[in-house]
Amino acid sequence: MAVLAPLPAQVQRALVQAGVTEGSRLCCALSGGVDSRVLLHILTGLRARLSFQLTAVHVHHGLSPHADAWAAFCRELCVAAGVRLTVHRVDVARDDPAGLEAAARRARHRVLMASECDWLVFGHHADDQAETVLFRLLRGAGVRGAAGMAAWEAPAGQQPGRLRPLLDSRRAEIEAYAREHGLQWVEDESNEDRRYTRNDLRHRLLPAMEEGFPGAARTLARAAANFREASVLLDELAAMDEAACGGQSLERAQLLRLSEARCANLLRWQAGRLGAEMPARARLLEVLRQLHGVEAARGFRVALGALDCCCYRGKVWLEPSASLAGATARAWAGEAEVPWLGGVLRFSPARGEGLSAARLQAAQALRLLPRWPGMRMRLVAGRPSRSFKNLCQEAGIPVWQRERLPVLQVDGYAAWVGGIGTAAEFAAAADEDAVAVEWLPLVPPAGGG
Ligand SMILES: Nc1ncnc2c1ncn2[C@@H]1O[C@H](COP(=O)(O)OP(=O)(O)OP(=O)(O)O)[C@@H](O)[C@H]1O
Repeated sequence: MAVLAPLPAQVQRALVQAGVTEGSRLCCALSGGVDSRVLLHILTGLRARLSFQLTAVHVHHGLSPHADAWAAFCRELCVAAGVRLTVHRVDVARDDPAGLEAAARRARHRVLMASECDWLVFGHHADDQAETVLFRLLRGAGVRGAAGMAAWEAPAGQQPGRLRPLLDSRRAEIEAYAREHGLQWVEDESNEDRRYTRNDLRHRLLPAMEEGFPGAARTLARAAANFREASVLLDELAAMDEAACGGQSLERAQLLRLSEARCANLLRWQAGRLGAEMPARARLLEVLRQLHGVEAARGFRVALGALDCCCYRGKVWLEPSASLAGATARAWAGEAEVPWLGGVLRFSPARGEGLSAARLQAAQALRLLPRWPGMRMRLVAGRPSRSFKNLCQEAGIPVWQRERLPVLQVDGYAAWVGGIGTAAEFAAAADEDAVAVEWLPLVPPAGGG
């Protein structure tokens, strides 16, 4: 077999190391810029050699006046290379509080991660890695943030794995390859726009650092690998500490036995698992202060970005921020899954436990909504019905959570309440067909890429 040039050889090594084998389905994330253009060229060349399947995906953000032309360019490239391309249009909120660039990236990652493949392959390179690390350090990142991007992340559940086979290559090497092979690519004019902080790092700060410290970008990328190793250890420690504290909902008494650093590490890890940004240090210190203080006896809630850290009756847990818009009423037409605030409601057929299937079939109107004024429910047949407030008190549900509980209303009556249970009148008998309802208050969003 012919000897490969350095860049394709490096890509091949990265694919093999990640576990790409014969028949693996690879999908190239193709922006049309020089990095992913070169990546597509190299992957097309390696396709026969490693016997993987290759497709491509382009995200059309609709932000640039050239967006249509970029999509058309990617189409042409893929037709010529014999690669099936999917183009997704996304709507990017122009008034997103995180900024336009971050909103576009989030929308892009969401659709990319839904691609049907085993591995999504990105064109990130060593200069991108150095920028990411520097950018995060300048924003006060800890070890996890400074770890930058991984060369590969294994597929998890339904989500494809992520591969970055150019992560050890410099931008200049990639551009040289493109010139050498006469490749065309598109230039994103926003890359030249200094208003975007990261571009300022790319165009001004990193080149200045390279002058004083030759090889600074590669060194930063190497530092990222060291941070990554340390962050793996922190994650392992957090998993052990979570198990010792009783699982996802933590026992405060156990948590207090940990050092403050381990406690903060555990909460950061839990926040990361829920897909949230790393909480600010000052907010975490506030949680630790209240955990040790008099507030803990009454119960407290501290905002940690998109999450709240809650403490109530000796338990400590993270949940979506109470500042999330409230849930609105909607009809339930028998869907197996219904989103509810930051989580999901799952309905599944059962027997003898849950809601009576016959009662639901006979109903005129089935709705999901938050509690309503004057709502009452009877949990045990033959006993008086209880007010919503009493039901919550008996179930130990803190005040701030009550407005967020989902209620299944059947012909105007509360038939089931999340965290509380099923009304006696609607409960299935022991040998009856039933519908079980499961409420997952937090469902981690699709990870970024
Ligand atoms: N519009 C797009 N459609 C498909 N893939 C894209 C698109 N934009 C970027 N990518 C993929 O992401 C890689 C990195 O792109 P870029 O450096 O512009 O993104 P970033 O926002 O800086 O990085 P990240 O996506 O990791 O936050 C590209 O090489 C390409 O593989």
